[in-house]
Amino acid sequence: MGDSSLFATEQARGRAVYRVYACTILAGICLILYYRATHLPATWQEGRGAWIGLSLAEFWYAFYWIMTQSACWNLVYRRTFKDKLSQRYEERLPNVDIFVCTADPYAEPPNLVVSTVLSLMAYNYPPEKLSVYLSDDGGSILTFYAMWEASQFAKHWIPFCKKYRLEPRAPAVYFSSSHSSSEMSHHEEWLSMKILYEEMTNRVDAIVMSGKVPEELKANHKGFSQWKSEMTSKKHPSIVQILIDGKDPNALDNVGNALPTLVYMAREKDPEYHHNYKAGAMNSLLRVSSVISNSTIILNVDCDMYSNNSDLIRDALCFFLDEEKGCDTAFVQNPQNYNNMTKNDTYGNTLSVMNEVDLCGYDSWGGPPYIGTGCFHRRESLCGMKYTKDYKEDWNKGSGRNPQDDIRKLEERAESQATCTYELNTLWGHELNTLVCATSHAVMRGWANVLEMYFLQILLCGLVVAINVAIYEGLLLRKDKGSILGQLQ
Ligand SMILES: O=c1ccn([C@@H]2O[C@H](COP(=O)(O)OP(=O)(O)O[C@H]3O[C@H](CO)[C@@H](O)[C@H](O)[C@H]3O)[C@@H](O)[C@H]2O)c(=O)[nH]1
Ligand SMILES: [Mn+2]
Repeated sequence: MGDSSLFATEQARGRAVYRVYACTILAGICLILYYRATHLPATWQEGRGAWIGLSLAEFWYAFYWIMTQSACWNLVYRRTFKDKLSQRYEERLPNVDIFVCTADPYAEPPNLVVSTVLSLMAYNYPPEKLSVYLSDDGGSILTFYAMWEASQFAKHWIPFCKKYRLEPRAPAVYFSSSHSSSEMSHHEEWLSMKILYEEMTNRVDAIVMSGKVPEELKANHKGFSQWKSEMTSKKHPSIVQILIDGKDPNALDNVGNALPTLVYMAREKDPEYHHNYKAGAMNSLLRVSSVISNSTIILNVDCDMYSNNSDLIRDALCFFLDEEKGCDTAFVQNPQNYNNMTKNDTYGNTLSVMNEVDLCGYDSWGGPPYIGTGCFHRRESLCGMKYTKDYKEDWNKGSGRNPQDDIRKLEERAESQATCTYELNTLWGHELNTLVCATSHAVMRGWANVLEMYFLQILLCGLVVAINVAIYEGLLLRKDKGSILGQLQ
């Protein structure tokens, strides 16, 4: 990689040691399979079925093991050069849209969503180039209220984060892990920020508990009037509300800096039309954002994930904007980490193998798989654009809208993109944004759907049982009580 590159690829150390180790396992597997093949009991001998069963199981393991070696053979790590990015592109950094999805104000409490959204709004990135969209599949006025609170608190939180270079910038996580002492230079400021944050979360919690936004609060934003009494989470029209318009010269934080755009969206729901879970929400977000900001880069974050690195966008841009390799990059996937795990992680829930081995291993074969949350995409790659070697992205493309445009008209135009019939008889979900097929996800699904979604798993489980029948026979129907090998020989 030449000096001009915005990122470097480094191969993991200790590869030779791993390969020697893998070869010893391969030799072991070959010997076992050889032994199985050459010692097969004759047709009249007892235990032939069990022998074949065990051989099949071992063969299956060997196949699985060999396939998984592709992920371990050559791990690569990527290092980005953000200083070079700044030197070359600081003045013409591309616009970035961030999509956050939430589905249910009780399963995913609005305060959690607020903290996630604030961690994204506080990215170390020019605010006028950043737009955060929240998709609320619950269509809940409680979540909208929480977003309105977030838009107010952001005016204090963002400058505070930037001034003291806080990490992480999700207030819930920051305040639960950071403790101030009176020796701290900004102790007073820290304390008043904490109080401001706690007051907000208490208000949000109280209103979520009561299930109703008081009338006097509704006067704070025109958006509250969108909710009518007959609306439910499963049946309501589309709602798009721009809570902060980054193009508005008066949308400033409390030290006078611009704020990122913040948009609330609840796509139309009707039980007659399938909503396709998160994938459906992402498709609507793609269209709604194209009317409002139309940024070239899109980051998707689930509402229960916060960002722990305020430079993340710059890291991702080092891949997209790289002069030599940038045009080959359609998406940049970040790993996911989890809090609150059990001490010994008995069930492997931290996904450390996936994060530390698999993703880096697949990367050496041309790129990691798309795993959902924490992924940056080029908008073009989701909109059906076909890859060509000499494609040049227009990084400064935007929605082309005017700051003077009537906001309500703009919102209405965006709402028309989020109807539940929009995708019928179109290429959405096929040529456009194949996410619909790939990541349909379930939160509130009926039993019929469960069967439909798990059909493949059920089929595979059935096959595994069928393959293992010989083993069960060997184990359960043996006439003696000795060890299985003793009997077979
Ligand atoms: O009808 C729905 C259902 C879900 N969601 C949202 O989709 C996201 C993911 O749903 P969740 O149930 O939290 O999925 P997880 O199993 O926690 O996450 C896995 O599945 C996600 C969806 O494929 C990926 O983004 C993640 O990376 C992966 O860890 C959440 O933000 C939900 O709010 C919607 O917006 N609408
Ligand atoms: Mn989740």
